[in-house]
Amino acid sequence: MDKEESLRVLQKIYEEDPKDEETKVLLVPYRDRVTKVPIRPTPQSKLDQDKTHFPLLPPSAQHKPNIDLSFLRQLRAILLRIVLPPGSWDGKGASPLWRSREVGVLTLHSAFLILRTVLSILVARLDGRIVRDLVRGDGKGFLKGLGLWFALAIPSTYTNSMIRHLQSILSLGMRTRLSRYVNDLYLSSYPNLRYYRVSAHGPTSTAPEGAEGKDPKEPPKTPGGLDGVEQYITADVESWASAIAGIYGNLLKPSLDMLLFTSQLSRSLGVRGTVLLFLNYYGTVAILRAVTPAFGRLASVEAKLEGEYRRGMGRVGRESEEVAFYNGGYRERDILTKAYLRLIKHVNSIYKIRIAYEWTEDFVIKYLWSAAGYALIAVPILFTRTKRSLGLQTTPGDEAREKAGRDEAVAGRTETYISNRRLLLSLADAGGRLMYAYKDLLELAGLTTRIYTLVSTLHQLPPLETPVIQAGEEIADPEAIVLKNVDVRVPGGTEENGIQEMDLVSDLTLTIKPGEHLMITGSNGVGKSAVARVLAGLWPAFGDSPAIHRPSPSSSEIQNNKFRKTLFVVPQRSYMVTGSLLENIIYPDTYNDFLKSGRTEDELQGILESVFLGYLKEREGGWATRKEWRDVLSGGEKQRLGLARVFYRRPRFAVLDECTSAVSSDVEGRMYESAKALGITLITISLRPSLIKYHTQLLTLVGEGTGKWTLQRIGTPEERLSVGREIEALEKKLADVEVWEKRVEELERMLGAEKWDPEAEKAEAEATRVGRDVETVEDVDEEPEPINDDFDESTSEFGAPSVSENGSEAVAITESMLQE
Ligand SMILES: Nc1ncnc2c1ncn2[C@@H]1O[C@H](COP(=O)(O)OP(=O)(O)OP(=O)(O)O)[C@@H](O)[C@H]1O
Repeated sequence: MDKEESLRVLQKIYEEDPKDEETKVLLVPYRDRVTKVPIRPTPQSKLDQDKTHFPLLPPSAQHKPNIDLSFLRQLRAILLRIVLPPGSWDGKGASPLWRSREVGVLTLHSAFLILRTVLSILVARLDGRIVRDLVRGDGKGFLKGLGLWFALAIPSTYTNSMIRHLQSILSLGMRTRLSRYVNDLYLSSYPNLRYYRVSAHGPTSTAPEGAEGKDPKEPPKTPGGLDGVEQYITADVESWASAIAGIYGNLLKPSLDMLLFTSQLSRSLGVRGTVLLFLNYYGTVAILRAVTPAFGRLASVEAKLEGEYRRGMGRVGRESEEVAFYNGGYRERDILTKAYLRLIKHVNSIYKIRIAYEWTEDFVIKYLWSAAGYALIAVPILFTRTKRSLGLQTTPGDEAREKAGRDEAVAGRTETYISNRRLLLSLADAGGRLMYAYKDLLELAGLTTRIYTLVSTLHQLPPLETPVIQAGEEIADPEAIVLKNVDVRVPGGTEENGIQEMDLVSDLTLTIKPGEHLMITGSNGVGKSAVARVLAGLWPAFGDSPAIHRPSPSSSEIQNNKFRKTLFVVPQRSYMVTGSLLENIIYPDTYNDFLKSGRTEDELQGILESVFLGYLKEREGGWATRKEWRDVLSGGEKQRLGLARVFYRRPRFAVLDECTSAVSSDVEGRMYESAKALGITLITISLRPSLIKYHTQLLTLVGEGTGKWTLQRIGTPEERLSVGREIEALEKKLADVEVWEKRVEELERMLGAEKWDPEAEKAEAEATRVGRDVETVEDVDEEPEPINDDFDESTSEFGAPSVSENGSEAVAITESMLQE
């Protein structure tokens, strides 16, 4: 694949699937070719069905994950609703589990695990047989045993590597399934916008349904409340997937081993031995349970601290330039060191807690079990020997037979001993693994709680609903944006979280008709952007009976797929997307949308020119150039690109939230005119009075905790028209000045005279006189005569001014010059 092809693929990202319009085929450049990965987003119907399976956990369960019923419920919900069901969800109901790829891998994995246990038993038996043949001096049998040994080695080693491979495949598959599901849920569009509302410190909106103490009548008070969502979605999902894939093998294999080895052993151990064996198991479990710390909670705290540290590092990377301007490296290092030390302290404490646990575990599994093993093996051997020594009395003639019989008995006992010992060692190993699995299971409980908390919080965030103007209520102009009795307030404000609960704007009622451009002004922090958030539906509208109306596209517009988005907001902070220059202009559309819309690159160039960025394509090396645009473009360029998006989309209404603050006034003005010419009604948030002239309404927010506002009309259309005419006439006259100046130059050249400038001559004469006068003033300044000295107390009057008449005149002239 050449460079151009690779750029094209990167630009295109995906193809439509002709068989299924929901499915997108992702194009992933891999080595020299493009791999196609079909992606079908989780259907809304499935997400709706799943919501009931993920109720929120009570806070106590979030903080104390343990192996209990709640853990099993959480695990079941994640496994059966997300990770295991077949990928091709048709939305009608649950497809049979056996159709799932993950279930297939799991079955194969289980088959290999069983095979390995069976092979282990065979190896143990063979081991005993080989040693028996050796003791017996049976060379033929020994060689046969050796041949069988190698024959068993091949499937045994293959089985081991397959188990490891299938475990990795299973882990990766589960991670992919879970990640896709969580991404579909998290990166949801309006009215969910979960990525915007779920975080604890971000712009919060509403409490998840079912949150404790929530009264359905009350406006929601507490935020979504998840801190460090990125840690949950990236690291925790990965850790959970490998933990669950590992735990399956770690639990199934030793359990199977224990079961099969115990049944094998009990054959030679007899009832007494088997009872002793079980007593041994019971004692071990009791001891280890007593010394096992709360690994689940420890794992969950570790994941949280890890997330905090990572987030801090990410922040410095993202905002490196700002930090560099402040030379804030040392400060950031302190902050990050603190986060790191918290993490390390926690990890260290886990290690310390583990010492006691692992010491006990080692002692119990390795030594206690081995000792018990010797004792158990001794039972049949010693028992058989005693019986023999007591009961078998032979005659001297049978001596040879007796010796042969004794040898046979020794060989038999050796075989039993070797087989049993191997089985017991395997049993001890299985026991050890099971104990480790118990610890892993506790850690899995911690991770499961985190994943469950993520999924349930995302599911239970209620969608943002805009209170619409009821049918039957009068809307003068359905094409207008109407706000009625809307209180604007930071959502989720409570006394505990310190977010103010009072209204930023109270009882806001206004109508923005098409063509009636609105400017919103008011001092900093008064709530101007907050109004935009309510208009765009990011924040809910509060109040007794608030209502918002936004025009919707007509059915014919929808049919022709030619409708214009109602409202497009250009935010205060410019956002640059990872991708090509072209993708940055058409954001949030994709390249495929662009191709489908039939719009052209020439059109895009025109748009760039109208925001005075015509040079950008050339400078950056074409439309497909991919760069870190956030760093490459200047502040003003980023703002202009934000406006280019408005020109590309041509919405009916555009909210421009101080998005031209870094653009020069003349350029700003021309961009405003272009936007208006495209039929876009502007809602500008700004503190620049120079922008007022482009608007017809002015909304001023008073602030100071009053929630008051005023709405004024900016001149009548007639007034604006007459002012417009005057401006036009003056501009014409100004244009003539250039022609006159040229004419004067021509005349001077014709006369061949030195340039005579009457104004300059006059100014020169004046300056000579003033120079003299200023000197006089300076003299006066050098020896000032205090005015108070002239105060005659007897007459209570000021005496004659000590400055000469000339001097006072000079002061006046100097002042007027300064003013000039
Ligand atoms: N997510 C949030 N959490 C808590 N408070 C918030 C949040 N978002 C905004 N606020 C508060 O709401 C108030 C209004 O904010 P807003 O962004 O609307 O101000 P603004 O009028 O646009 O100010 P500026 O002119 O500085 O942009 C501010 O006091 C701000 O601190």
